[in-house]
Amino acid sequence: MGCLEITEVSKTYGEKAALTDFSMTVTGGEIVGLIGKNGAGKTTLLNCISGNIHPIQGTVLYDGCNILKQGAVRGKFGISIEACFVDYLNTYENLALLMKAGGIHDKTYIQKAIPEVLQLVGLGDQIKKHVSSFSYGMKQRLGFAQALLSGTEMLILDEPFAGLDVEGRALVKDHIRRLAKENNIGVIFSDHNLDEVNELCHRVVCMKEGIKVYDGIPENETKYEVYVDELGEDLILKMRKFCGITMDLDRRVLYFPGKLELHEILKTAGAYSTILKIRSIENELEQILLN
Ligand SMILES: Nc1ncnc2c1ncn2[C@@H]1O[C@H](COP(=O)(O)OP(=O)(O)OP(=O)(O)O)[C@@H](O)[C@H]1O
Repeated sequence: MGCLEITEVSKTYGEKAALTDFSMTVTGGEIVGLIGKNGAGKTTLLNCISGNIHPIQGTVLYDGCNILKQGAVRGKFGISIEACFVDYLNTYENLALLMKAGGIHDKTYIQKAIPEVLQLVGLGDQIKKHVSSFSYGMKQRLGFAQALLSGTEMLILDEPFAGLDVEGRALVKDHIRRLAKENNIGVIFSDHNLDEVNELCHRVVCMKEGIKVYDGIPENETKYEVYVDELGEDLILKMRKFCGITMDLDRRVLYFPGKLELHEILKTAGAYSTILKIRSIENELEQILLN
């Protein structure tokens, strides 16, 4: 099983630190979603993993091989980051060019693989069309097709769903799932759509200002936030008796998992404080991102 190991990777642009001491792993068959606000460093990280940019420190290893020093390793990666195509070439020519640039020269294989992959991404009838006539969503599909053509072990995708219609999203998601499950391909992709990430990923990594702030499996169960007017010592002591409750003392908020008895908590909290608001959170990812 292939394993991607990113260890203490840092990258700066001039004075700006885009990535700081970033470490994570992705193993074959695993789908990892990368989330974070605009400018958090997601694309920079994916570019470091792909070997497109050199980090100022740290290592990116795939099955123990340094991707910057042993370039052949990158041939196992399917990469779609700000996919660029030559406008005056048609779809087939663009993909063939990129395959050759990636070290695939077997003409028979190229002639067979391209129509197959275009069919998979719903562009089967666009093989002779010039990319200049493509919409943004079609270019995104083509970017995914290009990644599929070379990604035999690992897919590295920057916002693969951006600009895709409902059908396109479903199609790309299905492929990602199938490739991970059946072909044991590891997938790391960035996305701003938390529902999508929640639905598709085995693991989620959240970045903030170039630093990893979360790496785990978010719980899908409903959680509650209870806002109170005062979070005094008595209430804090009572709440600590309930397993799983956390508190934000400054904001005067109690957080607790839905599996706890809501009415019991409210009764206890209400005895010591006035409850101002109760909010249910169905998607923990949103909380991770906002906090
Ligand atoms: N080529 C560059 N030159 C200078 N600064 C850059 C360059 N590329 C990225 N940055 C800066 O590095 C930081 C991280 O950018 P990056 O594109 O990796 O973030 P991101 O999480 O992918 O953002 P988004 O969600 O908006 O795509 C940002 O502050 C950005 O302005």
